[in-house]
Amino acid sequence: MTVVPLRRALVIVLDSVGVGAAPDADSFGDIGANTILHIAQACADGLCEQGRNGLLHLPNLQTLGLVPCCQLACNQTIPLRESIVPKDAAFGCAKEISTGKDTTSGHWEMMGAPVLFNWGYFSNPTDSFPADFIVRLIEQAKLPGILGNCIASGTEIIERFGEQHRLSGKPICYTSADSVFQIAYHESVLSPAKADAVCQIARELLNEYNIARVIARPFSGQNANDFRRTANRKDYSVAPTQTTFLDQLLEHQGRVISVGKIADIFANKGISQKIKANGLEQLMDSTIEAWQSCRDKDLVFTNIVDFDTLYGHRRDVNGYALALEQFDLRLGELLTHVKDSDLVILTADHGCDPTFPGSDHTREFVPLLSKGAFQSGSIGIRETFADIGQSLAEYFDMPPMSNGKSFINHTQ
Ligand SMILES: O=P(O)(O)O[C@H]1O[C@H](CO)[C@@H](O)[C@H]1O
Ligand SMILES: [Mn+2]
Ligand SMILES: [Mn+2]
Repeated sequence: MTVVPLRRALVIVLDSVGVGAAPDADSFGDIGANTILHIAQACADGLCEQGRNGLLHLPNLQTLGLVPCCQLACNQTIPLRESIVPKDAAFGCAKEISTGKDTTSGHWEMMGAPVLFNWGYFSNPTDSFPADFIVRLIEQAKLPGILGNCIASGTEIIERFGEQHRLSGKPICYTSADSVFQIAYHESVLSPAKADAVCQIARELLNEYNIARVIARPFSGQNANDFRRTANRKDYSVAPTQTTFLDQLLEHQGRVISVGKIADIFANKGISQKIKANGLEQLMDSTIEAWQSCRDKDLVFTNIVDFDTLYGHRRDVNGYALALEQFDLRLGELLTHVKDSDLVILTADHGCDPTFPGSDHTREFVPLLSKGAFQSGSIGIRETFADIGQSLAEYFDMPPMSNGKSFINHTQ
């Protein structure tokens, strides 16, 4: 009697790990950006020595085809410590067709729902938010006022306004190049329930402005020198405007297990179970644990946010390099639990080159590194991240999605 293997898929989003400027990088001011290449070069040039040892060491990502993936995206060989050829992996890279280079667009697109409309943005550097919205927010959330009201980096703005915030009780509101309204507050000033209520009100009011996300950004600490953001960040995303692969999998009696901020990004739509975790190690612990208890037609969908939040936006090249190596080590452990009949896909949602000016994301190709599902070799340059959702649909033997082309069994 033949035993039919379980179909189980795992998608890990390495948040912001881009592999080279996309063909439309010019319209984002991102020509020349390349998150992974520039980190690897900085290590090779000895610029990343604090806490580490020369060339970047990513053996497990190399086994999955990281080097040829980067070659496809930027036509350069990234300098790494070892020379390892891919083994039983299908690798390529993908372009984004969504209008923005933000987290929401990237994740929705990979699950088959690219954002082809324009999000609303607050593009004035100061007095960024419409007066009418602020008046209504203050009134409805019963706030003493707000601080900030500008485009800022989240760690700098709490240094700048944190003490004033503690004295006045006014939350610090700021935005970025993304379609976001971010609310920073000290955990001793706003209780979790109050902060949640403020964010819900802001979320509701900002729907008419087409803002993708409201983000709660709590912090703790005694003074400007030691204010630190806590693990209690929460994203309030709008729900996807189209059916995603996640919805479809649930309709076909599958399950979607969200690890990290995935459930927030999809406003809980198409999610069966959510596992919250803080930091790369915990996120990988939870991913491995969830993966080991997978049933047939299960998708584990993980976002590793540290690369972006702690290192990309902070332009911390050394921290980024260390985090990539830390991830690679855990990837090695994870891969021991992957069978030939499984499908594992590693990708990213956008770039955030820590050597690039400013503190924003960068418009880049994303890696597509996959293992299992009976294939190996190059899957080339894909036209949209939605090829991931389409491939998952084929893998799970479900009706095709309306966007994207499957790369299952289509290596070149
Ligand atoms: O500077 P911080 O607060 O980390 O904010 C960053 O994180 C937001 C969401 O990823 C982006 O919009 C960017 O502004
Ligand atoms: Mn992101
Ligand atoms: Mn980001």
